Amino acid sequence: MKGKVFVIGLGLIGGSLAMAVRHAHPEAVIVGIDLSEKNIQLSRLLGIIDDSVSSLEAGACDADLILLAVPVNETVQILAKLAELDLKRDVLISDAGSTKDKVVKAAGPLIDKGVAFIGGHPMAGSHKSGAGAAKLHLFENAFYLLTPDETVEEGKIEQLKEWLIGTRANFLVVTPSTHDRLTGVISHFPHIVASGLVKQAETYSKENELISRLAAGGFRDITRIASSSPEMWRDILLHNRDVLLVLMNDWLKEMENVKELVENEDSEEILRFFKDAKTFRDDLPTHAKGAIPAFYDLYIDVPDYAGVISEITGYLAQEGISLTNIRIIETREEIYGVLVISFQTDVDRIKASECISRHTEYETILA
Ligand SMILES: NC(=O)c1ccc[n+]([C@@H]2O[C@H](COP(=O)([O-])OP(=O)(O)OC[C@H]3O[C@@H](n4cnc5c(N)ncnc54)[C@H](O)[C@@H]3O)[C@@H](O)[C@H]2O)c1
Ligand SMILES: O=C(O)C(=O)C[C@]1(C(=O)O)C=C[C@@H](O)C=C1
Repeated sequence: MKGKVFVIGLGLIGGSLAMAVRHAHPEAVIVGIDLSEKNIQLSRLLGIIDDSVSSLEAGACDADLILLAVPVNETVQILAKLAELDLKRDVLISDAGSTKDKVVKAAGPLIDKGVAFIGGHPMAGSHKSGAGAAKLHLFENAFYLLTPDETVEEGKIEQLKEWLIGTRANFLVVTPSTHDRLTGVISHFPHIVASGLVKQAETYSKENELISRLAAGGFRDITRIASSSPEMWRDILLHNRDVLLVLMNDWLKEMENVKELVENEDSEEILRFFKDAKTFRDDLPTHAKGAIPAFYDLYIDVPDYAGVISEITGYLAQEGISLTNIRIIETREEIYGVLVISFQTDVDRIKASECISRHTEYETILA
């Protein structure tokens, strides 16, 4: 498609969306705005945008597509400002915010003016922020929830999907309130728990500094998302307050229940608690990227020597196998344990496993 795309917020999500739009529509002109000069500079350097503007008006008035990718409280304020501008008659506006009820309500004045606003939420992301973390393939196979107002014509929804086709995401239309309830359960509330676990560890680390050094494997896995942008999560909690308050009460009941089982040393019910959770978790679709991301992880049992990471990545590079992430699980203090390399596809993971087995004697596990 041709036209001018205006991206407001050139961070992880705005940058990734712009990359996907550029990939599918090379003739489109992409213009961006951000409060952070660093993110603007980085977006230019990485070719995410063609140009930047210093006011909403300069970017929005002749845009064909406007994408908002700022924290949700900012989204609300920017939508109000956009409603005061003289926009193109056929402009399409969407956002990428993690909440939808308040955002869609804030688009009311625009919708009343006849502007097509379609709430959007790509259900993939990262704990990293900023344009430097943006990736073309961030949303591949992920669900992309859309919450169009009933006044929006079907053709406009198709048009938005066409603009966003480069994300290679799976679009799904839901109502704003359904969206907020679903994401409350599988995204927003888990973030509160992750941060709560980190805060608990911080408290105990005052008692014994070994806590921080021992926080490996499981703790790091379950708390990765606690490293996400605090501003973004503050806004999400304020927006999805009602849903989250209910979930918090349910959680307290669940914890009370576990507490009682432990107090009573009820071995059978404790086992059932873990078995039920494992069954549901194991049955989650893992090979489609969703709110629970798909991991094509390869575990490699490596010896403890300084150049081991470059040795392994060197073999993979020789065979042109690209990886998406690499980390060490320190099973023993200050000793390398298991190297975990993530791949975009299962095919890459299998190729990598075969490659490592050809070059080394290290045990590899596809898990
Ligand atoms: N991070 C994720 O995993 C994820 C996933 C899906 C959706 N989202 C949603 O996407 C949106 C953006 O999140 P992100 O992860 O890209 O955050 P980010 O911090 O990487 O980027 C946000 C950008 O918006 C800019 N910004 C803030 N206020 C602005 C304003 N008034 N005008 C112009 N720029 C402004 C910031 O400077 C920053 O560069 C949020 O609404 C978030 O809820 C995030
Ligand atoms: O993978 C992560 O780091 C994320 O937190 C991504 C995640 C999520 O909770 O799943 C975070 C917020 C978004 O609105 C959508 C996706």
